[in-house]
Amino acid sequence: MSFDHRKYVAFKPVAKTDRRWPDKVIEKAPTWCAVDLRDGNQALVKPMSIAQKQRMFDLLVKLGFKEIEIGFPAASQPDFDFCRKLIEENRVPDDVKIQVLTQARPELIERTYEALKGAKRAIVHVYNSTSTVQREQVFGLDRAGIREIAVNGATLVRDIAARHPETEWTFQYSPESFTGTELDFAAEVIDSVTGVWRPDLGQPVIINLPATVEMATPNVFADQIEWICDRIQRREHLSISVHTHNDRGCGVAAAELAVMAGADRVEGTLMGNGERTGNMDLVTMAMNLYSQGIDPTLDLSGMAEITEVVEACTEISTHPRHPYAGELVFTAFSGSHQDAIRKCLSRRQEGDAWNVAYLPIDPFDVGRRYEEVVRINSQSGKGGVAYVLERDYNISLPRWLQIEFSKVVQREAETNGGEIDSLTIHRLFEDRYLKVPEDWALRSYDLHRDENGVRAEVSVGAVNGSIALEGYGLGAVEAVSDALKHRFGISIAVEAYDEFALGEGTNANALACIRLTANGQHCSAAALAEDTTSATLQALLSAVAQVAGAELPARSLEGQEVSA
Ligand SMILES: CC(=O)SCCNC(=O)CCNC(=O)[C@H](O)C(C)(C)COP(=O)(O)OP(=O)(O)OC[C@H]1O[C@@H](n2cnc3c(N)ncnc32)[C@H](O)[C@@H]1OP(=O)(O)O
Ligand SMILES: CC(C)C(=O)C(=O)O
Repeated sequence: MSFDHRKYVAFKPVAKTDRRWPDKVIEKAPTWCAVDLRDGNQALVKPMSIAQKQRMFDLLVKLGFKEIEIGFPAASQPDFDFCRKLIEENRVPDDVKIQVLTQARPELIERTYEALKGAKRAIVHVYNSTSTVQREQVFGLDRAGIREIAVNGATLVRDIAARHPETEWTFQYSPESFTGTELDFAAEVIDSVTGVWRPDLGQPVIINLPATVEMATPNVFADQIEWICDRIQRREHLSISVHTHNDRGCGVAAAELAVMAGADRVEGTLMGNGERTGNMDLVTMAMNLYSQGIDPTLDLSGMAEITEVVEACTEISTHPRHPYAGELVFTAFSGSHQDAIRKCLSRRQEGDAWNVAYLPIDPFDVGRRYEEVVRINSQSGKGGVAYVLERDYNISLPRWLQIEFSKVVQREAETNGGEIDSLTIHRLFEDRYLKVPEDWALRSYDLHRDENGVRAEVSVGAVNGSIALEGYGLGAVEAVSDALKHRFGISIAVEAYDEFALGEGTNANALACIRLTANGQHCSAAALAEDTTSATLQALLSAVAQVAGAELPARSLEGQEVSA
């Protein structure tokens, strides 16, 4: 059997009884370091060209990153050249530190410093793997041998830096594959490295703890971070960084819990590009903070530009459901979600704290339009359809008509099988409710009110062939219904009618919607007109036309007054 879980051994949790991190709350953004140009780049089918790297670097600077890992200059000529270009062309802003990675091997460290010559400030990031599997199977070394690689690397990093005091140096060490390393050994190596670098004497030092491979649930990673923070020497003099990967789909969660457990700094990439399933996604983590009212210290308001640049540089498209950035993440198709969104948005007042069901943040903040929030397909309901008509056409429907019209839209969606756009919804509404057969067009009306009610005189029909009708009732609708009964023998019972004044943006000032039975048959219609009475009377006539036919009935010819 090939699909056999017994092949795998469960990760042993950290034996810890003094766990404090679960009660912590993140209250400020960590220091961010973007590693798109190194870890992201080393995972691409086609590594970035210099032009793509420059574009990505410029974006990262624009977003507000102050620490940017720009490559592995000792590994490849393009990485070396890009580092030189940034320095020689003075393209690194004064408040930004470039970071470069190197293995703890003398020739690579030397080449790394060559690449950094003349930099105003830089982070030299040196790593070696400390995990049991790599010790035993890759390096064939015991703990002491692995510690020696780290100490020798750290010593060379320190010594070469001392020869270039014109640069402001920060040293960073990663016990690579930290998650697969025994904690006591990780602490021992870290202490040996900081013993060389002496952050307690003023040297800026970052200790980066990578989940090179995500091996357990995020709480286990948090335990590992808290354990290390509690045990290592010189903790208060150095910055603890984490660098999580997403093998189990929890890269962001692990980094968040790690910050709760004491990490000061987080490395990741925009949209989470990186080895295997990717690096920790900086956009998601920063936006998670933002959604909790915490300043992420990055400006992610131009999400469209971010996705465009990331896609152009990585040649990887953004998943439409990618948190905060995907094309569909602020869109609801399903009816009950649309209904709730519509109600919350309509109740929302300027200055209110964001509290909208189904929308964790205001899409507007990341450059998205409310137009995208509600889109209609066969899963949608009356609320969504009503929202589209209100939003795009200023048409508010009464509840009974929302229910009725949503069935019209649903039928169309089921027939066409996909999304129904706003124009189509409007066309369906026009076709179904607003159509006025020429014979039933209201040309004019006159209402005379006295103590008994209203006498209505209306002129109906084609411009050069209209007829005059007259009727009596308690109100205008009843009076015109009476006229239609009198002239055409149509008995009308109005079940519901609503009229609305329309806002700006339309030619009409009023919308009226009516549902009635004419000669026992149900019908409904709506009308737009300059005033509410015209709209109501036209809606009545249009509804009756649905039962009586587009032409005026034959009895109209009796005693007809024809206007020329
Ligand atoms: C988890 C991470 O993302 S770490 C970063 C990984 N990124 C990359 O590797 C991308 C860039 N790397 C490269 O282009 C190449 O690996 C180079 C140029 C750096 C080195 O190339 P090479 O020396 O030809 O080959 P390679 O990487 O296979 O070298 C492995 C050797 O270095 C040793 N080694 C690997 N990592 C380290 C390290 N961090 N410190 C010291 N030695 C190391 C290995 O034990 C092995 O030794 P061996 O030759 O005695 O068997
Ligand atoms: C070099 C280290 C930080 C790394 O990329 C990893 O372990 O994933």
